[in-house]
Amino acid sequence: MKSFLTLECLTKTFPARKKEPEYIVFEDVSYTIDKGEFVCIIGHSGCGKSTILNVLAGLDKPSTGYISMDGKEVIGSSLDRGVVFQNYSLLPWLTALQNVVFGVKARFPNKSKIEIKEHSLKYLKMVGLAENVNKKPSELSGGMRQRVSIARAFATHPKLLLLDEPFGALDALTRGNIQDELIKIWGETKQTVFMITHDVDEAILLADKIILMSNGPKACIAEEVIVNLPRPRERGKIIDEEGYYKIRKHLIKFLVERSSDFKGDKRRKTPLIVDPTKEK
Ligand SMILES: Nc1ncnc2c1ncn2[C@@H]1O[C@H](COP(=O)(O)OP(=O)(O)OP(=O)(O)O)[C@@H](O)[C@H]1O
Repeated sequence: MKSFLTLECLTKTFPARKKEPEYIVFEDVSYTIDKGEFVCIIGHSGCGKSTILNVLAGLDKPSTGYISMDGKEVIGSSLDRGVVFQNYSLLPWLTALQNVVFGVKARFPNKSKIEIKEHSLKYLKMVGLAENVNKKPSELSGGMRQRVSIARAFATHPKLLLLDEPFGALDALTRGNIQDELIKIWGETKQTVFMITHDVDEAILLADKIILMSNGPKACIAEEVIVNLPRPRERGKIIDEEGYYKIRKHLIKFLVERSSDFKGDKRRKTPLIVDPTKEK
């Protein structure tokens, strides 16, 4: 079976500036994602996670290499690929509902006004904002604004959803609640998700696979960690799973001890696939 999303030999180099030499962020990265998979990417600050995500979104171009989605080359941005950034990116003069409607209208130009409104409300309800749909972003809390961004992204049914640390700026309680909502909404829509996070617990809770990026420059995807824990997952219960701690330990050991090991001839062109739950 052909993969849904294919990254083939991707390299990204930022050109030299004044006294600084050119910077090769990542080099010769190949990876594939299947339809409906939830993939998280983890790696140290500056290793190139956002650069990869921007390339997948079509907001930036790879220097060399090729990306295809659903059999077509990814070039430029498209409504097939929805992006949620950490800083919400809502239109401040529109209400929560109007912000979602704006995206839905662009995506489904043939839907009637009423259909667009109902569709948008459905997603705002899913993220627990039924009571706040007529408020503008300035009247919403940070967590609520991020919920609107997530509702808008899911409501437009992109084939691929790209999340760049969407909960990074939120307090732990709000973050936990939105993670629960994200699990619920993803469980219903089964969209393909590629998400950056710094939080190993968040990655284990959400992902089918966690990709571990080595330190830059010339970073690579060193490992693909399979999260072989049953779904549906709940924050309070997942910590009772025996495998949870094996995965957690593996991720932390990678970040603390091994992430800089993949230089020169030790770099990996394709990642090693690891299932820590099977380790003794
Ligand atoms: N436009 C640019 N011009 C030059 N260098 C850049 C540019 N954008 C990013 N970089 C460099 O590329 C590297 C990777 O940046 P990127 O933002 O992708 O890292 P990251 O893994 O997402 O980091 P963080 O976890 O801190 O967000 C960094 O060294 C950064 O300085």
